[in-house]
Amino acid sequence: MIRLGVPSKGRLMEQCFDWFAARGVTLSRAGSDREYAGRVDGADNVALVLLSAGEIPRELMAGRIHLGVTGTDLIREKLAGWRSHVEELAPMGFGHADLILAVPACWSDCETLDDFATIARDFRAEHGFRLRIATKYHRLVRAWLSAEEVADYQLVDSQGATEGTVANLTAEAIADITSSGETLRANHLKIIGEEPILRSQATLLRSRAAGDEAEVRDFAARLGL
Ligand SMILES: Nc1ncnc2c1ncn2[C@@H]1O[C@H](COP(=O)(O)OP(=O)(O)OP(=O)(O)O)[C@@H](O)[C@H]1O
Ligand SMILES: O=P(O)(O)OC[C@H]1O[C@H](OP(=O)(O)OP(=O)(O)O)[C@H](O)[C@@H]1O
Repeated sequence: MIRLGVPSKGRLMEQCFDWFAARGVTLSRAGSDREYAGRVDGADNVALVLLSAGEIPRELMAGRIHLGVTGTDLIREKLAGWRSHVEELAPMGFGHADLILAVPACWSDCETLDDFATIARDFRAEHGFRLRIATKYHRLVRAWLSAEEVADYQLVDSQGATEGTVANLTAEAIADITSSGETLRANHLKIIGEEPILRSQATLLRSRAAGDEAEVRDFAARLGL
């Protein structure tokens, strides 16, 4: 049996169900909206596992699911050396979001990453501690800032409502996902730099640890991949 893990709620779940339906496989919840059991119609050898989007990378890595749908941001953040654990079978065309670095909109001398590096250096000299960036994307933000040679900062963990940390005085900057930009605007923040840290979208992934590769590839072929 192929175990297929998909997000258990919200926009990602609904768009994921639509994506499979368009390819002849109907996914649904087995019972009520609150029950996390799933049904698959149109493929006899596939079992549906409803999971938190954030847990799907770990389940793929452990081989407890053969296939999984989650954002590329979560795969790259949660799995060190992600390519050795999973294979990207298809970008799915929804769940688009950019991981970005943002600072208070009123920082008029901060538009580029070079500006940010200068401000971070001055901040440390002036305050005696490093400028704080609130994020849940520790691995991706560290790697990006290190490649850009920005060193005078510290990461502050924030697992939600990250854009609020600046007003709450627990951080000077944030790194988080944005799509419409409304949350940033509402919290008086602006994006630094031309390019995001990462462009993410929902992706169908194959676990390298789960085995049954021929069976999984047959199913992928039936989906037109
Ligand atoms: N505003 C958004 N627009 C589009 N995609 C988004 C948006 N916010 C988050 N996402 C994407 O949705 C996926 C799941 O996000 P998140 O980690 O916030 O999970 P969640 O919905 O809080 O669920 P859970 O807490 O169960 O893991 C991520 O890949 C993320 O990139
Ligand atoms: O650019 P926008 O369209 O405004 O979307 C961005 C927001 O969406 C996500 O939050 P979510 O609603 O998943 O809640 P969270 O705070 O738990 O991450 C993300 O963390 C941003 O806060």
